[in-house]
Amino acid sequence: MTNFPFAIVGFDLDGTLLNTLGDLAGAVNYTIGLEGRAPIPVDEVRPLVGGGSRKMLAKALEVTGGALPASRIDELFPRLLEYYEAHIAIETKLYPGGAQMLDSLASRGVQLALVTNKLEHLAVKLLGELGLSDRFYTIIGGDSLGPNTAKPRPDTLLEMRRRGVAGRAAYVGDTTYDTGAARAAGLPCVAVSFGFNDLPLAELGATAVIDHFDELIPTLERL
Ligand SMILES: O=C(O)COP(=O)(O)O
Ligand SMILES: [Mg+2]
Repeated sequence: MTNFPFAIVGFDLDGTLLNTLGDLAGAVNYTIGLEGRAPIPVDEVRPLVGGGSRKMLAKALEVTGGALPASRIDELFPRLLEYYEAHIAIETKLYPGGAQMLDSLASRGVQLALVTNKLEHLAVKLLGELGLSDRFYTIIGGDSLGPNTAKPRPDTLLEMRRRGVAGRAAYVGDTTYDTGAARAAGLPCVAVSFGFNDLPLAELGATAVIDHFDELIPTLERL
């Protein structure tokens, strides 16, 4: 056994472990194009991500000509999911240092979890395509536990703890959905500055902020 202070470390997916921006932008632009809307530059898709892909679609419509009624979003959303599923790992990759950091945590005996607002089947597919599935003892999505359980609700993080070993847990994320869920679940949250931060870093409410995955283990050791 090592003296590492956490038994479980959970990771958010979009904008934290993986840079999914290019493929999310591809899917959202395809979908709003069906409605005659002009594509959104990739960088401007960043602040739309975090609350799940339906929210991303609704916000994308808002900023390209106006909100649409929920009934129309209900029709468009399956098209987005279909397109994204078929183009899920074209540009998506781990942020720098990610693989090494996961190896280092695993070598310290830490259990790794993946807790995302993405739909579970999409998270499972994406991690599988990138060869990352086996690293996680559990993959929990925004829909895994039923309605109204996605972050910033604490439910998915509490479930992560239930499914894992006893001991301290920490969460790593990039948005207020993550810091809010961690706070509600009573866990420290390390925010990554390179993700899809929806507020300035100082306002995210994170326990600590890192600029590179090299900093994660030393940061966790200080918490
Ligand atoms: O799908 C989203 O909007 C967010 O997904 P995440 O929780 O992995 O950041
Ligand atoms: Mg995220």
